[in-house]
Amino acid sequence: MAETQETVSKSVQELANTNQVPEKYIYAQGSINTYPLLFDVPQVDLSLLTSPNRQQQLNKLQSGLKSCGCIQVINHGMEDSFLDKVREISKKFFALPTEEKLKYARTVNQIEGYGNDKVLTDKQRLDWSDRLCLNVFPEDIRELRFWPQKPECFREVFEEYMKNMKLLSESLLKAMAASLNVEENCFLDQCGERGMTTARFNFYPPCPRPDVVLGVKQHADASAITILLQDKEVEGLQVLKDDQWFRVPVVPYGLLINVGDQVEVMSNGIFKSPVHRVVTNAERERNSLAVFIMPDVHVGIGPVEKLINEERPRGYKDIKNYVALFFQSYQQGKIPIEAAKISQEFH
Ligand SMILES: O=C(O)CCC(=O)C(=O)O
Ligand SMILES: [Fe+2]
Repeated sequence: MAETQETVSKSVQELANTNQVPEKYIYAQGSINTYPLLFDVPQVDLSLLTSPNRQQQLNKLQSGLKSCGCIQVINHGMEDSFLDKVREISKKFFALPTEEKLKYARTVNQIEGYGNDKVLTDKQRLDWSDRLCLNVFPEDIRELRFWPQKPECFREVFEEYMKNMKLLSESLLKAMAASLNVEENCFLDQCGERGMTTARFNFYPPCPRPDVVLGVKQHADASAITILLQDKEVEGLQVLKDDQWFRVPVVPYGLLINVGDQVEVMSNGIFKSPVHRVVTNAERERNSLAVFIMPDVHVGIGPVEKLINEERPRGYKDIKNYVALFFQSYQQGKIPIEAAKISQEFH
């Protein structure tokens, strides 16, 4: 895909220190509701998936993913102290001097590495966040020059976490299929042997104008699923349901699972990829770590045959390289998933 040449901005963290908000970060005119109602995201206890209570958990998972496209999972097998370590490497990385972080800076027109929004047009509104994006699986795509060497334990802790993410994503994709009574591997197989897993550390410095600036603009994820480790204390994530924004609660040692656009396609629209955004706050910084489970771009995806019937006709095309389609639509200001639908009337 041909890309417009971008310009590189300085870090939002540096901007936050000046207490100024440049025009290009002003998204709205005093209209962002930073504290709407809380959304009661269903909690699924993963340890019960191998117990006689399995069906009850699968039902919860199914209804959560149908109604709002997200669930919180608890008892996922990772210790609380380990998740604290993961949060710690993220905090410590962003707390390093700019000069040190810039050793891992992404290059122009690439996503991987340390940086923030690509600036492609003058009109673009920018997100109030800095990020570190790393490609993790398959292992041979790793670009270790982007993997921080400080804090010292960064790579070790991150690698361990990502191994867990791989296993967790496999069991989640299986549970999602099982909850719909279709062959357990039908989503997992569509991700392919060389499905790609990427991680994005998000850092949101305090922002002097939460009423007009967003941490991340509204979007749906291009992934199959996204596994999000939220900040333990600071809220900020909101989901759109029935045209209304809701706060996503913090579950300190839970993980938020989001349906991405590609599982929406695979499930023939039974599971919904939720539109979400992140708001800022004036007092506290916020950290999160999003892990995107992406199907292999060389393998096509499409709705599972068994989920197509008279009542629910095929709503989506078969697609190869959804991510390319996603960015193309996104840059044209369109809603990417619409490009995957067969008819615009399909819901
Ligand atoms: O920071 C968050 O809670 C969510 C971030 C997000 O939506 C993303 O990275 O895609
Ligand atoms: Fe997202």
